[in-house]
Amino acid sequence: MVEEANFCPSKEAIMKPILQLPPMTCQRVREIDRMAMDQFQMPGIVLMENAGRGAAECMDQIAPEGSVLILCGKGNNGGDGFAIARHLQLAGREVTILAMAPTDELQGDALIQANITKAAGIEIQVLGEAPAKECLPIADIIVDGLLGTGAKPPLRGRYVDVVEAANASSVRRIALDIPTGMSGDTGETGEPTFQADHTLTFAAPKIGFAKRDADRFTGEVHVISIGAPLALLRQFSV
Ligand SMILES: NC(=O)C1=CN([C@@H]2O[C@H](COP(=O)(O)OP(=O)(O)OC[C@H]3O[C@@H](n4cnc5c(N)ncnc54)[C@H](O)[C@@H]3O)[C@@H](O)[C@H]2O)[C@@H](O)CC1
Ligand SMILES: [K+]
Repeated sequence: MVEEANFCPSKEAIMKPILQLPPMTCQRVREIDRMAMDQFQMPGIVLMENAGRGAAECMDQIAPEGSVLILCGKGNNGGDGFAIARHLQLAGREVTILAMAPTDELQGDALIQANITKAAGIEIQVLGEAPAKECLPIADIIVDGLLGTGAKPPLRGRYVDVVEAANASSVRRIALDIPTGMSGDTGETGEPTFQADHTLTFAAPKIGFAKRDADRFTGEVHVISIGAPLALLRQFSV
């Protein structure tokens, strides 16, 4: 439940903002991103890099062992996934990426992150025609970087297939920002919804996480800073 959402518990390394934001709608969190870019001159790629690095550091605490499969959607939630892959590789983890779309179909910050990831020598496998349950790479941990605040459940297209395959696998599951298939605003879950053991949510908890039974899909919620300046956080803290 959202009352239990906390900044990722850390050994000493992770710096945490002194101000913790209250639960918010997806639109309000997107306003934080927008204001950081427009009023504080922070390029979106900087916010995404902060999100990705913070999430990788949190993963290093909550799931320190084992190989990691990162599922990356077409939008910026997938961009976070690419960034995390690179930081986990730096930390010596075995990482595999399965993307919903080829890199030339990506845009903006997600495209930049995909290109950096490739240049870093991490292969980006792309989902083919075969059913996902037949071709999901094997790993100890599956990370859901499929869809975040830009998505409107219920899921369409191959996202259904991939989430079903991920849920069928008996490994640890970690969602980025929002478990794919859940509405961050209402906590409602479509069929299927990614069933996470942990959700690493960016900037602030989403209000839907407090709704009845949402925690069956979010698991434990950890808030990850995107590095928005304190002056900006203060504007959103009431
Ligand atoms: N600078 C930023 O904007 C930041 C964004 N961040 C990440 O970006 C996410 C939001 O990214 P986007 O706005 O690109 O959106 P998403 O990545 O959540 O989703 C966009 C994609 O979802 C598809 N889609 C929407 N509803 C769908 C459905 N029901 N079934 C299947 N596909 C569907 C759209 O066609 C589009 O391709 C956040 O949740 C967060 O993870 C973070 O990196 C922090 C910084
Ligand atoms: K997600």
